[in-house]
Amino acid sequence: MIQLDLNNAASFLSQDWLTSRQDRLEKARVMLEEGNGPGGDFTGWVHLPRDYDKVEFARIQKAADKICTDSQALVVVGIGGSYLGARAVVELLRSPNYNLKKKDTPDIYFVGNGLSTDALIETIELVKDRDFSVNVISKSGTTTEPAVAFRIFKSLLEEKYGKEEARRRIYATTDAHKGALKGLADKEGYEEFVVPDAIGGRFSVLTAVGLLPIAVAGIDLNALMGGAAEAMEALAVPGLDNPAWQYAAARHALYESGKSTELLVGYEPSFRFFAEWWKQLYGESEGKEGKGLFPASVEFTADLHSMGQYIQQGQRIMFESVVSFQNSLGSYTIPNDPENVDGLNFLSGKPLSFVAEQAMRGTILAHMDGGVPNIIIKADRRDERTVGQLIYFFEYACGLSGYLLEVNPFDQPGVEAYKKNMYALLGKPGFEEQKAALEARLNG
Ligand SMILES: O=P(O)(O)OC[C@H]1O[C@](O)(CO)[C@@H](O)[C@@H]1O
Repeated sequence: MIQLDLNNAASFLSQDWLTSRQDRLEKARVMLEEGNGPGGDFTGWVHLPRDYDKVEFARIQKAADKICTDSQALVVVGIGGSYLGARAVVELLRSPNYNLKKKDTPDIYFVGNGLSTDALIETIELVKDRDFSVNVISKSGTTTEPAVAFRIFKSLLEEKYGKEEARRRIYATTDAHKGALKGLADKEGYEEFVVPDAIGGRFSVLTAVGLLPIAVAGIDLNALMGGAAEAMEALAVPGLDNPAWQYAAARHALYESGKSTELLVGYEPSFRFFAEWWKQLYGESEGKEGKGLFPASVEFTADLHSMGQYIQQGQRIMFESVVSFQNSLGSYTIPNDPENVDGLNFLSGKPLSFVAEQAMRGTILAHMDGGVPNIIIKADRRDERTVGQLIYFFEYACGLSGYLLEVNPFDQPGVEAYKKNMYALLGKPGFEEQKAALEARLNG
């Protein structure tokens, strides 16, 4: 299971940082367990690793098998929680270079997560002459970025295969009852998967939202869900030795002591999108009512040579949460050089992982000495089971954290502000007055 090492944060925490939060953590636990706290209607993820829809789960695997048989590429259309979880898991468990690798599963392209014309054209070029399928994912079914991208890739499929075959190559993951995508999927007869009512986008990676693309990448869904279920059972046990309680309490205590930024640190390039997923999870859950830690991320050791200076000596506003995989999947030994021109022979014969470990140990102490507390989150290895545990650990700790902060961790009202302005500026019917007002402001 996930373990927490707080030795390098302890000197920044008061004696009672955990005990003083025990009652609030217990209340938060009950609210998550019973779904009766703020946003309680969106706590369906809490028991998901046990209560997931087994029939749909089998259908996801079957759809993934079909895509693997008839497609060289899968285009995944989605944004935010309808995209980041799948990409995080595919990159962490397969590779950030997944599409470049020799493999017997399709390439996966993520689109509809922005509005870049050039990125869109590039993806069209990459897939148009190959057999491909589309998984369109949107809980609301109305988010502009994926809706526009879907329109484009749907017509590309229809031009290439004709309407009938295109239908068989489109998989829609959306709300069970409502929304524009649901209506379209029903009308066209796409295979449909459900984003459960009680699960918001950023908590949905272990539903069809994440699972279909993850399965297409050849990742073992049973092991992933099994890991999450282990974490669910372990973290449901109340107590001060619960790692999710400790993480939620430590970051809350550091926040109250004046830290405003949490840096999620990874040492694996494959961890980058997991950190992006984590940023949405914590940013949308906590950043409201003028409160919340700003979630940021760095990749070490690469970023020690870009952000390291600031972390060591810039504003003392941050702490680090380091995700450390205890075991590499492979090993590589540093070769001997008889001429030793680079003076590195003191490392000859040592595994590269030994160098990485010393870099991490040295960095933690240096940053701590520079006034940056370090929380170490220890995970076993980059496999399905451990990643399932990590996902659940961060989700559960996020729920606890939001309740410690006394916000509703399951809404995101602030995201609407830019959407309304965009709709108005685009001339969406019904926004005429706002458009005039915004244009007047923009034109000075
Ligand atoms: O799945 P949808 O409804 O397209 O939403 C995508 C993302 O957009 C947001 O609603 C914010 O705009 C996120 O919370 C969500 O993950």
